[in-house]
Amino acid sequence: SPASATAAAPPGGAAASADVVVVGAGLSGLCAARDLVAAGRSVIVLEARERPGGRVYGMPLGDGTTSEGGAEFIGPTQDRIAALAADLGVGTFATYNTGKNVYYRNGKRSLYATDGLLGAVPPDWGVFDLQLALLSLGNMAKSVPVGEPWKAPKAEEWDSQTFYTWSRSNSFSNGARFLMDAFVSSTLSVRSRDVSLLYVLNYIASAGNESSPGKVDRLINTRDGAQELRFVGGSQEIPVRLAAKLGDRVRYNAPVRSVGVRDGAGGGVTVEADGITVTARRAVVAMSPAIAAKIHFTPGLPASRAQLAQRYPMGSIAKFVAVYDRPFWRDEGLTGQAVADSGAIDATFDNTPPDASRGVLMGFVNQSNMRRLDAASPDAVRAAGLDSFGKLFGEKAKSPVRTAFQRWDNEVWSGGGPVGVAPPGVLTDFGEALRAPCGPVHWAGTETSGHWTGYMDGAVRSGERVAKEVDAAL
Ligand SMILES: Cc1cc2nc3c(=O)[nH]c(=O)nc-3n(C[C@H](O)[C@H](O)[C@H](O)COP(=O)(O)OP(=O)(O)OC[C@H]3O[C@@H](n4cnc5c(N)ncnc54)[C@H](O)[C@@H]3O)c2cc1C
Repeated sequence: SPASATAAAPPGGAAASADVVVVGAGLSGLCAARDLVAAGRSVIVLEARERPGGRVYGMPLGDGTTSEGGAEFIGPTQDRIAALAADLGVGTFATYNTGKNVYYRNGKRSLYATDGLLGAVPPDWGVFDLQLALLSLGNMAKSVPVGEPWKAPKAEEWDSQTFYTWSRSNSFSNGARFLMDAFVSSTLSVRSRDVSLLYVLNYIASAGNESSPGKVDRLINTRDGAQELRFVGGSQEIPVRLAAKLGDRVRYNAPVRSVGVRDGAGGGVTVEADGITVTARRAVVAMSPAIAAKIHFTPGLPASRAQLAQRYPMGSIAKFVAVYDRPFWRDEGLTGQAVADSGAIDATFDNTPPDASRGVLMGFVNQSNMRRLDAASPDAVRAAGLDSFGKLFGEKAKSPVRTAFQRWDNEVWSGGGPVGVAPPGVLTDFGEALRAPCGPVHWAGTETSGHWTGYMDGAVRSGERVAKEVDAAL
């Protein structure tokens, strides 16, 4: 990694000033900084961790290699992350998707092809029921203005119920209900009961670009969907290279503790981080609302923003990875993708590197599964992960060369993932505060994006949006 990626903040309370101080060197903060620098502004980025990327991270496998521990996939209409990767010379390759997927339900394992009409949806008894429900969701999502769900004609009604409530009154089979819960688990890593129907509809509406409206299929599919491609060398190559371009403008090990808004002549902000105080004309806070709430603001933020931050929890998520000599499931005609209704892991992917020099299986430990493992020892986590892989991919899966586990719910500077979600009542009463600047303080982060909120693409878009906003305000 570049020298700038490891340099600590100057010791002893150094002082610096810039036009703009960006808090957070995730994709959103780095993109904001890149565009502001390109616009001729001086910028300092303060990052709490010793590395860039935030929720994009190469998890060490213990053998000198890494596997995507956070964000991993990109797909069609995710144009801004695609453009950024291309700019930085980071290539893509297709997620392994040849063969059949595994479906594990009610103690029974079955295989299914994904090139039929249903795409990645497993054929359960409830499948027609499910298709009707998905069709309704798709139609409802069409009336949600992307990124402004509170303006949907039925916003009040849809934000007054959880996705659970809606899914139970709009389906009758256990199969359809399970698969709708699986949809929410695999996209948001929360349970259907945790999230507002309006939030889910906005998520569907946001899964597109300016010319292709969002749709459910694009969220869940591998082929033609958000899981279609991976990055050569791992997704962390993108923030690492972007941060290297910004050089020593990015200061690591510099958690921001307070942001003070100065009045009087010129105004501006004084931002105090461990080891450095930065004065600037504008600040960009580039992270999820829940994590931004750890920063002390003086004077206090407007209630709309302060209360939004109290109501926007992160999903509970981890990735469990097992490494094998070879991707043995491919020999058996399996994609490595699975959906399961029991065990610690409810969704899997083939995380093998492009040269297939070893086989890597990745399993998501989502929502309540993660919450239940909170106090589990590393041995217990490994046993639970391998038990899941064994059920889904057979005995061989129980004897990996090594395993690795990346939790996000206990990461101080993430608080969970993949994204902050809104329970009922939040988007309609507080949603506008997601992006509205508070004096010289501006907000970025994937949670603020219209298109592809929750994804790397949304993070990039939010950084680009906030850079324009700040540049115009300076
Ligand atoms: C397990 C997992 C799987 C995912 N899978 C995918 C996927 O396949 N595809 C996809 O597109 N997206 C995926 N995502 C989502 C994706 O990672 C995020 O949407 C995106 O990375 C968010 O970027 P961001 O800049 O908005 O926020 P972050 O990445 O959270 O960046 C915020 C930054 O601010 C820093 N910070 C926090 N507090 C402070 C402070 N007080 N002072 C200074 N710095 C601070 C943090 O350390 C961090 O670097 C996944 C996420 C997770 C966790």
